[in-house]
Amino acid sequence: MSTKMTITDADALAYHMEPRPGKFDVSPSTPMTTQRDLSLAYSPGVAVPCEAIAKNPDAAYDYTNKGNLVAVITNGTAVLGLGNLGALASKPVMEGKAVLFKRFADVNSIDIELDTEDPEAFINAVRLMGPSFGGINLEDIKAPECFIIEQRLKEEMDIPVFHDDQHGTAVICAAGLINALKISGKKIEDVRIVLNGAGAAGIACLELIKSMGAQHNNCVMCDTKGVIYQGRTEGMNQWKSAHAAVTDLRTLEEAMQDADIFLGVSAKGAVTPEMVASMAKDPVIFAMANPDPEITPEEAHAVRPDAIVATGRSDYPNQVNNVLGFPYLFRGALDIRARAINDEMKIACAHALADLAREEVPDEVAMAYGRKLQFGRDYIIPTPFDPRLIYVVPPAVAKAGMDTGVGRRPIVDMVGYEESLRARMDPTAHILRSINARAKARQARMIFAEGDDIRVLRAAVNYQRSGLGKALVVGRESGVKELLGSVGMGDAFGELEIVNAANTPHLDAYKEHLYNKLQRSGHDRQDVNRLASRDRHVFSALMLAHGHGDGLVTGATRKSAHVLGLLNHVFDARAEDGAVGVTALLLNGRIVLITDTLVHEWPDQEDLATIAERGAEVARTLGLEPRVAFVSFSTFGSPVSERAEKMHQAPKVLEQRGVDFEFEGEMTVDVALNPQAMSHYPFTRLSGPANVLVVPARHSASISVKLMQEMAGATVIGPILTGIDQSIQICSTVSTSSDILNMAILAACKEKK
Ligand SMILES: NC(=O)C1=CN([C@@H]2O[C@H](COP(=O)(O)OP(=O)(O)OC[C@H]3O[C@@H](n4cnc5c(N)ncnc54)[C@H](OP(=O)(O)O)[C@@H]3O)[C@@H](O)[C@H]2O)C=CC1
Ligand SMILES: CC(=O)C(=O)O
Ligand SMILES: [Mg+2]
Repeated sequence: MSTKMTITDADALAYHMEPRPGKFDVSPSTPMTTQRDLSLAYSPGVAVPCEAIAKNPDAAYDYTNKGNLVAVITNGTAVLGLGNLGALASKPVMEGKAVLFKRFADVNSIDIELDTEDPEAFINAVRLMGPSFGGINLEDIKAPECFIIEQRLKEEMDIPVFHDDQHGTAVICAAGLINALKISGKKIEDVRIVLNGAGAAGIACLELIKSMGAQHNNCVMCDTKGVIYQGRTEGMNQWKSAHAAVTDLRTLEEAMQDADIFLGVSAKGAVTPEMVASMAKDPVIFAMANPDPEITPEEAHAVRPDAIVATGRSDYPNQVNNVLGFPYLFRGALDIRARAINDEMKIACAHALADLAREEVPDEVAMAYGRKLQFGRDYIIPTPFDPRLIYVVPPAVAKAGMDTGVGRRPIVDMVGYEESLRARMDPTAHILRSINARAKARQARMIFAEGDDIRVLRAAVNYQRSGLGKALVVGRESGVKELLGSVGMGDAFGELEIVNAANTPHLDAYKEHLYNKLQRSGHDRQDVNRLASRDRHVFSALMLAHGHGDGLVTGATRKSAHVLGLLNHVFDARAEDGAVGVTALLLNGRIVLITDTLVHEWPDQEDLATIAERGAEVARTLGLEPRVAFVSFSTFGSPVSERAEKMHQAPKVLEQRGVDFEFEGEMTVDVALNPQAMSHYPFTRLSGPANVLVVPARHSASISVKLMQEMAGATVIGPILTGIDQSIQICSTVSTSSDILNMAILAACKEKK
């Protein structure tokens, strides 16, 4: 069972402030380095596509980013369930939606906050910016203005205009409802539905559900004034009137009696346990208000264990949230260059989501959520991180769009389209998630050796708050408290377990252990006592050796070679013990491992073969099928060089060992990584670009990694210490707190022998 994730206000603010304020950057997709690039991208070259588009507007989809660019536009009048916060204060939500577009469906997106509550001014602004975008996602605009705005923009624009809070929410709610009804064994035509919140989301949800078969006479809609009944005059508008019920019911409380379904798109706490208690058997409760639901699942289940409960939040089962819809609806719509997102596309999306939830869930997804995901009361809708969404939902949307004639460019090869969607998403994100999932499943007690460093403390706090396991911080209580307090994280102090020589009951055992290990290598009792009680690396290693933690992370404050030397007082993690360092470089959706980055200074050919084996193991741990290249400055013996000889010989050693992965060498890095360069050597045994590079020495490893990090901005994970039994990871002195957290996650992933 996983630990529930916690986030504090300080966590949320820090997330939005670091590494740079906000949540995304804009980066170019073409080279802009030479005079020629400048001439092509800008004057004079840019004139050519301009004229082409002037002649044929559809050419904008070929020569500009229009076809994959969606604007998230708001005026901030209904920001989540927080109310009218205004344009500026809504920006974090809109930036967030833009990031979700990119992360989940590779749709480029930009947020636009318009400072007006006048629908005409809003419509005009959006209409005028139409040429820039392939689609418009309207967000968090309050009802009833949102209905007028969307309707007019749909009429006046030739690209999809989609109010996410209306239709995104309705689609996901419908998908969840299809499955909830299957579980409760009820039919949509028969059920009594109460919907609370007669705004953007509420009106759209009820319309879609009625179009799916719900009976008008079985549906009661409520707002802040209670039931919307025929003849009511207060707080009404034409959209509410369309759903006014012929009924004597006047309050939500009355309406909830014997209702089968409650749909909440209103506000925090709008529903009481008593209301839930009065519902029919197997009630369905979708409390979708954000960030806080109408009633929490705990409260609902306390009075009705038979309830099927969903919320809009990611920290409870059954997240009915439009994040499952808008990325994929737009992906499908953009891919057929749609003029609109119509009802058929929305319904296709709802069915694709509902169907997916009834399929078997891949282990990696279940692991990421730390619980069994199997169609049932606690799993009626796919989870947002389900990697199948990207290739299941957009094809369904695109097909419905093509069938109804809204696409400018139909997809001819649907199988090829699905394959392109599978390949489209950044595999590195997937890899990071799966490591995370494995770590979460282990719930390892992680020893953070350097409690006097704020990066380490942040990583330790995040480790614990992310539900990965327990963080054990080695340090002085007063120092840790002061450091956390100095960065506004004082509340985290009580959450961490601080361990040191003064408060452990095991110090004597640690000293004895160390004395036995070191007595024949020039250390007397006094040396040993000092090392055990004063050196935090040694102390932490002793904790690990005694099973007082499951993994150890250190190295953020001292050079890794020095730290490794200290750890070797307790463990045997030297080159001759088989230890190897492997560093993962992540860049532009690609992952390449470089090794040995930590232990062997000048490996010989036998060592290199061992290093390759360790590199291949790490690749498999990360979910990659290893393709190992021994890299040098020569390729297959040319130019002949004494220095490259060991790289030439190492593959032969590996061949004799009979390993079960692809390897080749020696070769230059371009031949290893670039299929075109590799094609000049058709005899190569690599079936594709290498993903593990074995380098000749530690200096070349260090240079390669740091060059990639500094020049290209690659994400670096490692060096991952492997080849030893213990779960130890050594960070670097320039590690950020998220690097340290990644190392802790890697340490946590290691299986216990
Ligand atoms: N899970 C999800 O994916 C989504 C959830 N939502 C959530 O739905 C809620 C509404 O959003 P949206 O439709 O965009 O906002 P709107 O401002 O358009 O509509 C809000 C509606 O809720 C009603 N309302 C507010 N408070 C209460 C209450 N205590 N009891 C009864 N009715 C109430 C308002 O009543 P009145 O008309 O009388 O003012 C209004 O009809 C928000 O909490 C939002 O976070 C929205 C979109 C997606
Ligand atoms: C999820 C969403 O769009 C909302 O709560 O407004
Ligand atoms: Mg919204």
